[in-house]
Parts: sequence; structure tokens; C-alpha cells
Amino acid sequence: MKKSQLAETAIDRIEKVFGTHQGHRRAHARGKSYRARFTATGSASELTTASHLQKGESRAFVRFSHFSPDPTWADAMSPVKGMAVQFELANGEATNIVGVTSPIFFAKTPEIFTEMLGVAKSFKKGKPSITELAGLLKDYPESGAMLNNIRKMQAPASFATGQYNSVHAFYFIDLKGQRRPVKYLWEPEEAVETLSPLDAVKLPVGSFEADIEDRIAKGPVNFRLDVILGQPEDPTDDPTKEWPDDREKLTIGYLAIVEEAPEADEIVFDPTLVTEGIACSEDRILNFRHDAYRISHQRRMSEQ
Ligand code: HEM
Repeated sequence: MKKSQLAETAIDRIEKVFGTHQGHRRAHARGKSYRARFTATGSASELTTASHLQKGESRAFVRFSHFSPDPTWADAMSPVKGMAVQFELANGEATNIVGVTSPIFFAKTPEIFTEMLGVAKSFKKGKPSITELAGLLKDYPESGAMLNNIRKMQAPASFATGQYNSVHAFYFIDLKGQRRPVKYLWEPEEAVETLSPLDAVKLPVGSFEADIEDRIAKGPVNFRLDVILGQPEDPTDDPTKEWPDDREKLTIGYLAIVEEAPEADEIVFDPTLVTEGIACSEDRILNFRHDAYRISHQRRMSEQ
């Protein structure tokens, strides 16, 4: 199957499992968008020629979200939260960093992702095909481990207290053309804080949005942008694998989120939108996301 056909199938299956929600993103449907200022420290200059990572300031949009494709789900049912950032570049172009509060993804390839959604379809009818799912998890143990983690995972207490991972690796490319694998990590200025599942279920729908609005009304909500520097043995093609904890981290910038920006709701935060000085890794899930996000965008815009 061609990559774009597989992406159509994946989006069709998301709709089958979670419903079609007119005008909404087909994943991370509920969220809130903001304006931000990004200040690059300049410490990435030796590793990449990317213009927004040279010492200085740029403007950005940020969208916080709950992972569910169903916008009516309670905040607690989406322990994975998203933080998508789009930087405006001096040449009029843009580039994105899209993060979630999990360091890994549950499927290694687009085919596995789409196959798993095909099985999940039966959950909706209240008759989970346990045999099929068990077979699938036996074939893909990395997915089983991740799904177990999600079950145990605690949501951040606020969008402002989450740590957001790019999950995929990217390459920084320096002036001489040398490539260095990196992963991004947004670290909150506030202490990292999570919610117990018991506290999370008490929260009314939309409480995360109300909380972040309150915080921003009082002053900027701040994040630090770190890159984790990969070593040659670290996998760059597998989003189900974390890199070892002891990898060097470099702080390359600070983000101050300052005001609401509903106009950013239309943005497609395609993680493959990189700029000169940065390249996507070979990770097939990362590259698949380009088509999936385009299709979701087409569908949601045609419904407005
Ligand atoms: C097979 C893999 C994946 C598929 C098919 C997929 C699909 C989607 C779709 C359809 C959207 C909505 C796009 C739009 O309408 O603008 C979306 C949004 C999002 N996805 Fe994924 N996704 C995948 C993997 C991931 C991974 C690995 C991450 C981890 C960083 C991620 C994080 C997000 C976030 C944070 C958003 C919200 C972006 C925003 O605020 O607009 N996704 N995803």
C-alpha cells in the first residue's frame, strides 16, 4: 500500500474507533492555542545552522492538547497531553517541534499502528477481540510494554507542569555538514507535577484549559528547550525506544507563553516541517505523520 493510502486508512480507522468530530483534528482534538516568544541561548550554534536556534529571539505559536481524537473525553481519560510549537522564521517560513508527555510511542511502524487501530475497532462495540489483541501484542512486544505504561501513566497536574518529548530523533546539521542525532525535550519552569488517577477523574472537562488561562492571565508560562544528544549506538528509527538516561542534555532556548491566539487553531503542527540545519531521522512513524496530518487538516477544514 502506498504511504498516503495507508495514512488515509489510518485516519479512517481513527474515525471508526473514536467517532468523526466535525471540524476537529483527528487526534488531539481538544486544545488551546497561544502566542509565545522564544529566546535561543546560542548554545546550539555549533551543532546546527537553523536560524531560530542561533542566539536571539523569535515569535512562536503553542498549542496544548489532550491526545484523544474525541473532544468530549474527560481530561483524565487523556493522560498523554501535547504541546506543539511553531516557530516563525526570519525568511517568512516556519518550523515545528511537537511534543507529548510520553517519551515513547506505542507502534514502531505505520503498518503496526494501522493494524492495531483495526483491532481496536471492536472495542467500540463493547466486544473487545482479546484473542486478536493478545496475538498482536505477542507479535509486537514493544507495543505491549508501551500500552501498559499508558495505563499506569499519570497526567501532568497542569499543561504548565508537563515535560513534553519529541519522541522521534532529528539530526542537527552544522556548518560543515556534520549530522548529530538529537531529541527535543520541553521542561516546565514550574516543578514537574502529576495527578493521581483518583484526583484526575474528579476534574471537570476543560479544567486544564481553564487552569492554563488563569496562569497566563497572571504572567507568562515558561518552558526551557533542551536537546538530548544521541550517541552512535542510539536508535534514530524507532519511536518505541528511549535513549539511555545518561545522555548529555543541552539547554538551547527558553519559551515564554504570553497570550491566547485562537487563529493558531488552524495550524498543522506537522513534525516533519524542519528547516535548513535540521533533518528528520529515518523513523518511519515520524515521516508517516506528514501525510496523516495533511489528511486530518483537509478533512477538518472542509467541515468548517
Ligand atoms: C502513526 C502515528 C501518528 C498518527 C497517525 C498521528 C495522527 C495525528 C493527527 C491526525 C493529528 C491531528 C493533525 C491536524 O489535524 O492538524 C495529530 C495531532 C497531534 N499528534 Fe499525532 N499522530 C501520530 C504520532 C504522534 C506521535 C509519535 C506524537 C508524539 C510527539 C504525536 C503528537 C501529536 C500532537 C501533540 C498533536 C497535536 C498537534 C496540535 O496541537 O495541532 N503524534 N496526530
